[in-house]
Amino acid sequence: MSNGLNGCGEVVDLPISNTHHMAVLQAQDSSHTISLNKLARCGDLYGASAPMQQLFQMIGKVAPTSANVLIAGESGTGKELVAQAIHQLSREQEQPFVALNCSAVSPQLIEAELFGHERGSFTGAVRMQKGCFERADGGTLFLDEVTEMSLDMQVKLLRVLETSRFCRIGAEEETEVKVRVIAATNRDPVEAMKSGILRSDLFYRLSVFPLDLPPLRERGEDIRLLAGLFLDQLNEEDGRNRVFSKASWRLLNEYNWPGNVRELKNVVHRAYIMADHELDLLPAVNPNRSMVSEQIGDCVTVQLGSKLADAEQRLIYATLGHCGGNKTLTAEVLGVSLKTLYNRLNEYQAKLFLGDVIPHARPYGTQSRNQ
Ligand SMILES: Nc1ncnc2c1ncn2[C@@H]1O[C@H](COP(=O)(O)OP(=O)(O)OP(=O)(O)O)[C@@H](O)[C@H]1O
Repeated sequence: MSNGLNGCGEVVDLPISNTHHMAVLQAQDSSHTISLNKLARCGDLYGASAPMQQLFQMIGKVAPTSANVLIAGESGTGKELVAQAIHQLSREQEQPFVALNCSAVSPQLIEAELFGHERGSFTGAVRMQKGCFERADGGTLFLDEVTEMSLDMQVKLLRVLETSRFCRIGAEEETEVKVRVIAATNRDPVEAMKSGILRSDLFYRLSVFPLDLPPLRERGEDIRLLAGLFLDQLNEEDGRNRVFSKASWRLLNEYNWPGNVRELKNVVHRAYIMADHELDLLPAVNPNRSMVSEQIGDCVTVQLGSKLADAEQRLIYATLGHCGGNKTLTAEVLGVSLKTLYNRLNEYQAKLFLGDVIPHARPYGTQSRNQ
């Protein structure tokens, strides 16, 4: 599957001892032995499942071109890693890779972030500042959450994509750059376009080469392989030999992973910190079980004494699972806007990073996933 460009999609040696890794995986459950020989790598992305192999091939094809790429996928599925892999495999790999999360910058500041400003162009502009386009000149600009940009800014972005020229705020002369733009969104881009959040001209300009990242729950054996990989990386750092408990091994494939690979990585890390030898993932997924209700069939019951925010999070995760991960449908069922749903999911992920309590959710209720 090599494409001659550092072999994206090739089966590679992990940055860990394979023998050690196999030992860890085999120790879990002899009926669930996974051969790491199947694990492929593309940049810093790992995967063995069919959709990931396909994705690696697509990355290998588009990387050496100058095409703009639009990456769509749920939060935590690895969109930034895909953008980095494309850059690393491009002819411009020695040039800068600059990333900007468009939802993290206020609408007032995003223009200055993108295009820079001249000295004295607004209060506080004490010196000239280059923007992301200039800093990425010759290389790649990764625009994460591009659909969160205002429609006015989308017009300005489109113009740069078409002319390669822009004006720093307060400048009289235009600046010319050669930048490849890779954009990403947590939303379904076609839905975003239909609902007027994403301008159609920008959509068509960006999606010369669209890439869809599958949610982790649709990647079958990748869940255990990635969990094993993350555990091995932690063991390697500490010189330890911790393993998953049998219940954890099962949970890996039963849980729905709404926060995708990011959540898996955090959960393994959290369980690793708590473990003496065997990792117990259940409390790591659900660190405060006493505050958490049971989910039975299609019902979510909430224990009296729960915080309203915890109950809301639980209902959102359960509905998301019930809707098969379809966020538009989930928002409809819950009677909230898609934006509100995304805001909540982003908040939960931020909490996850800060180590806050995550109410246990098995969004698929009684459904369990088979490999
Ligand atoms: N296939 C993979 N192999 C190894 N690590 C992965 C993989 N996919 C994601 N990760 C890890 O998961 C975390 C989230 O990845 P990343 O930031 O690329 O996701 P994202 O889709 O851009 O998220 P967001 O939409 O929230 O910005 C990172 O720590 C990344 O290293």
